[in-house]
Amino acid sequence: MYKVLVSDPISDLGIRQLSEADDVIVDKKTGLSEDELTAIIGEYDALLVRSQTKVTAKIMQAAARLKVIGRAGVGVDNIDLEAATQRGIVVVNAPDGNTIATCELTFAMLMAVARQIPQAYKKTVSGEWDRKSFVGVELRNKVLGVIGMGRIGSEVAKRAKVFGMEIVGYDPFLTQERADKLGVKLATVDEIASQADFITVHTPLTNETRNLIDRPQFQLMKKGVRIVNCARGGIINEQALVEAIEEGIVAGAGFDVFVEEPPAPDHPLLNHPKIVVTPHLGASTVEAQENVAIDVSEEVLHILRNEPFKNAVNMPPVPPIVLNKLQPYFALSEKLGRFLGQMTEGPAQEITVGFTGELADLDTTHLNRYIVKGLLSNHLGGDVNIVNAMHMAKLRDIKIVVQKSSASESFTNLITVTLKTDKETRTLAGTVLEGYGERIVKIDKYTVDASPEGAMLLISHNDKPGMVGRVGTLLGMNDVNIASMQVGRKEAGGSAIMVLAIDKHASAEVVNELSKLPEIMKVKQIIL
Ligand SMILES: NC(=O)c1ccc[n+]([C@@H]2O[C@H](COP(=O)([O-])OP(=O)(O)OC[C@H]3O[C@@H](n4cnc5c(N)ncnc54)[C@H](O)[C@@H]3O)[C@@H](O)[C@H]2O)c1
Ligand SMILES: O=C(O)CC[C@@H](O)C(=O)O
Repeated sequence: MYKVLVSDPISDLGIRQLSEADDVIVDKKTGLSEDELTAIIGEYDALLVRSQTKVTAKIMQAAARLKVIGRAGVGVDNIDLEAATQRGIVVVNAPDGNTIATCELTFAMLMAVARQIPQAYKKTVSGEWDRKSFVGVELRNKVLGVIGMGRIGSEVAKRAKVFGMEIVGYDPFLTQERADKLGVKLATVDEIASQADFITVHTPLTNETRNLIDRPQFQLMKKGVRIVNCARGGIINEQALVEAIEEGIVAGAGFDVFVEEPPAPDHPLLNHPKIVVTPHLGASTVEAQENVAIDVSEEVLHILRNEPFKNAVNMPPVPPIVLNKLQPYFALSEKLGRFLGQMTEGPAQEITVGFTGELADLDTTHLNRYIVKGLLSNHLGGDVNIVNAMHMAKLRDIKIVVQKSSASESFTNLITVTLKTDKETRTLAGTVLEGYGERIVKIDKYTVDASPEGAMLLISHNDKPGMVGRVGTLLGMNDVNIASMQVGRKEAGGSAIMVLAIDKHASAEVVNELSKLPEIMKVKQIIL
């Protein structure tokens, strides 16, 4: 018998497949603390959660029988994926089931904010008949900015069309072809900020999307803009939003998600007359909860019964022989992907991975997955892993080409990755040197020797005297310490690149100032 623990409120109807299975016993115990869950998890083969249960490494350490964690929903930010992977626990989610529910809540928010329905309701039920204070705006003929055009963002765009809205959208994976199909005008985040009457965000929370809408973006916005966040707390800077309302830039906002959940009772977003809030209800419809529970139950049953499954978000164990030879290159591969994805502009179209040396004789599937994972994780955060990386790439029409040659170059093993987007084609090569660790040895046509670690700056410039000094001085003045610096050039006086490892992230302002220095063409900050 398999024992399944359901530790969050999950639709009974949705998990019927599990509760009615002859080989499964289902226990429902919600609201457990970490210690309480740790004390009982050892009895169970599967754990089913929504977003309330935080499945920590401590809980997993006590989970001797646990084979699978099922997340009834999309985001797996409440599950320690690394710990699950290390213990060989498969994590499955249900990414499609709550798309429409969240899209519809987004529309409810847009309408509630446009017409101040909650505020008007409050006054009316308190006995006041105030019609003057609640003159709203229409959605028709307004510009809606959609940031994040995945499952939910695309559904929002479709519905906005029917409301007669014009849509400007941004998503690093949104190609012109798909944008045309959706009737969306492509724009950058800053262009959306300056053009939109309504803005809604539908991205995961990643390093890149944290504070995606912050003070500089609010300063670009039209007076009277309205903003909605039904994705993840922290994508829109909460404090900056309150200030933008006070400054008369933002006329209203609708928030379903918060940096801290639940937010403290005195949280500024909870006590503002122009902000409509809900307690993370995006996925809370009968239909969505049934859908996600059905999807995840099916997957959990497959895993328990050793049958094929499709929505794993972490990695199954790698056979030991393959692991030994490939493992030293896992981290390098992921970093190459992350680095290349951040240095290249435009939506990815084709990734060419080249292996030379001994690696060329091995099955490098896992390395390909790490490279693609690294590349996509810049935009998809924790939603992409080595189990689903190729699938995610395929969904985005990204072609992957693998080339192998055992002819040895200067290195025992070399991994070369080329990324083609609709704007440019860039190349990065790396290796692992015994005693020195991971190295980036080539960036485009330049030979370098850099350790891919932490925060880095990649500067394209003309090879003129004084460049190193200028960059060093500007960073020093801004309290950014340089840990190491590499210059690559083909010939004296031509184009060149600088690769700097810095001790802490440089702010957007510093990066901007650097890019304005004479003889500098482009500056990219890379976070690994
Ligand atoms: N409020 C809720 O209850 C609720 C319910 C479901 C989903 N969500 C959240 O909504 C978000 C979107 O869900 P989805 O199902 O549409 O996911 P999805 O993966 O289909 O779409 C996310 C999109 O964001 C894009 N993206 C990543 N980084 C970006 C960036 N810097 N700028 C612009 N776009 C970027 C990705 O390319 C992707 O297309 C997720 O974070 C999810 O957890 C919230
Ligand atoms: O379980 C919930 O209600 C939240 C779901 C949502 O945030 C998700 O990421 O799927």
